[in-house]
Amino acid sequence: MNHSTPAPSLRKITVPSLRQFKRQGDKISMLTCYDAAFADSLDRAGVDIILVGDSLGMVVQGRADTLAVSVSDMVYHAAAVRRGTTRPLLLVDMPFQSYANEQRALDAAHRLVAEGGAEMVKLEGAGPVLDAITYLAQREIPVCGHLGLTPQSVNRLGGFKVQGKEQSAAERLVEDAKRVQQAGAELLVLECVPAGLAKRITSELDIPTIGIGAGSECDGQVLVLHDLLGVTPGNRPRFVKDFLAEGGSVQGAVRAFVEAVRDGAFPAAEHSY
Ligand SMILES: Nc1nc(=O)c2c([nH]1)NC[C@@H]1CN(c3ccc(C(=O)N[C@@H](CCC(=O)O)C(=O)O)cc3)CN21
Ligand SMILES: CC(C)C(=O)C(=O)O
Ligand SMILES: [Mg+2]
Repeated sequence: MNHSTPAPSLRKITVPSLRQFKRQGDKISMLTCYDAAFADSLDRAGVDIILVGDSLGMVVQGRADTLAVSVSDMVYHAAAVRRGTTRPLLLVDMPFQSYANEQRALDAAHRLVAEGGAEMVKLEGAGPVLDAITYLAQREIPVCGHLGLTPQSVNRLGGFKVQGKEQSAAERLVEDAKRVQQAGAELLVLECVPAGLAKRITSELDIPTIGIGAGSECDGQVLVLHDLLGVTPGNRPRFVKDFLAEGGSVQGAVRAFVEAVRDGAFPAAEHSY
């Protein structure tokens, strides 16, 4: 334990308070988590939102992408996380094709909420996904959007690549972000987009943006837990920072991340595109 880092204050973020955090400029910290022990650790370190991400297909299951993750996989891990903690807001990813139409989306999201304990679910993309976002939001299931590099689109995108670099693609992303908010999302993850574009989207929305490889001007930041602890197999994307090195322990690393997000020290220019 690194005793030089004091415990960040433990605050509870509820869905209706999200826009208030944005208005007040209080930066939101989010980390992925897939089991009960780490959930308790993240809770005590002051993480605001826990994401049970479909990245578990890669870091837990050892696959090359997130496409084979099932709703049952997500329920299994969400329920484990749910037993480990009560304070952080629990956000759970909807896996690939589980929201291909409205009825499938409601069935899958219902399982994530009822069996997994999710308080909010995340869907990637816009276009036809906007109908699923609206359908869930109107049925008391809070929704988080996810734009930019959407890993479930990896085969169409041709790899895990930065998005919105061209002017026309940037304009499309701004419009999609507004549509996701209009459809009823209360939160939006922006992944691997240029910092200037993320800043513009953040300023044009009323809902908070959470960035990963999206610069320091988002309303919050998210990282994959394994990346923060330096145990990611293979290549390390540019936005990753190993907080274990400075934190000295798991608890210290997570605290260092929470503090760095709150005071704006993370991400630095070297972590941004
Ligand atoms: N461990 C882990 N961390 C993640 O952040 C993550 C996952 N897994 N799995 C699901 C997706 C996949 N993600 C990724 C994976 C690779 C890059 C990557 O290598 N990016 C290049 C950018 C290449 C370019 O310039 O376009 C980089 O060098 O940062 C980015 C996001 C983010 N998510
Ligand atoms: C990288 C984050 C945003 C995610 O969606 C995941 O971990 O699955
Ligand atoms: Mg995901």
